[in-house]
Amino acid sequence: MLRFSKMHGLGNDFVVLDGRTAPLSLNVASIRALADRRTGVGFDQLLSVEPARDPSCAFYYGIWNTDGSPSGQCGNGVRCVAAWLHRAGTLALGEAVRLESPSGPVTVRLLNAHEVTVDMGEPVFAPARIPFAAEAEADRYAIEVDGDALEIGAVSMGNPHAVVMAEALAEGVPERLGPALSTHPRFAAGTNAGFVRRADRSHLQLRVHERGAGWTQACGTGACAAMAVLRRRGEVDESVQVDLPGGALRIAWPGPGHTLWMTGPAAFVFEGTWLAD
Ligand SMILES: N[C@H](CCC[C@H](N)C(=O)O)C(=O)O
Repeated sequence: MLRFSKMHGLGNDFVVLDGRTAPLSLNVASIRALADRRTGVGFDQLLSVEPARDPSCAFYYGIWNTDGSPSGQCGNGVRCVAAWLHRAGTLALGEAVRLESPSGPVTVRLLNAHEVTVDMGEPVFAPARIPFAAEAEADRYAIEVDGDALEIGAVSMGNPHAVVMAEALAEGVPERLGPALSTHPRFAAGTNAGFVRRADRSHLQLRVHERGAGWTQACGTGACAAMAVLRRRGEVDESVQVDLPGGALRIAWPGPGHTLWMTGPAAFVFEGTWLAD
């Protein structure tokens, strides 16, 4: 039987599995079964906590979407992993620790039992590393999505992100374009599609159609991506509040050559035992 913790970061919800002492046998079918919001537990992403492969890191965490697809990073998720480790007695308040994600190490620090700050590393704009098909790296790219001519930013936070300015879009257009952009062929591995409004230089509003999970209440890497794209264009300050449907995150990034910090909450909901075969 599999014990699990149900957690969320601003309504982006997770099931966390403890793989520290025994390997987890996961496959697409079992992940999708656990993800089902009627016959399973339900989550946007499944997170595992496992022994680190990188000796400089304390633990490794795995990330899978509702559809069973893996991801290289999960911003709301890593904050929940940090809070989970604190509750498990292996991470003290105020202690900084390196955790190994599928896309490389990040450093987390618990500000208190429910708030975590994370060094998410440096945003990556090189198209080949996103991956995104483009002639050259740019602040903006023209792309046709479902017959509409769009302008996007593209960046990786360890997972791919397209960022669209929503001010220019008519009511209802993001709902149509989100799924189409997430599966656009220029993003060879798919992409998370963020639709952002700039209230001012230190305040953004964002909704994200996530790769492999659809519209979510919050997307941590999406908030990082939107800020990074606008910061690189010189349109926001080095510290911004990003309001998502589920609540607000604080993102700080001076610019290229620096790492980006994300700060926000992590919450426990319940613990349980998975009985289905
Ligand atoms: N759907 C994402 C993974 C989860 C990202 C999001 N929940 C976050 O908080 O960063 C992807 O496939 O890249």
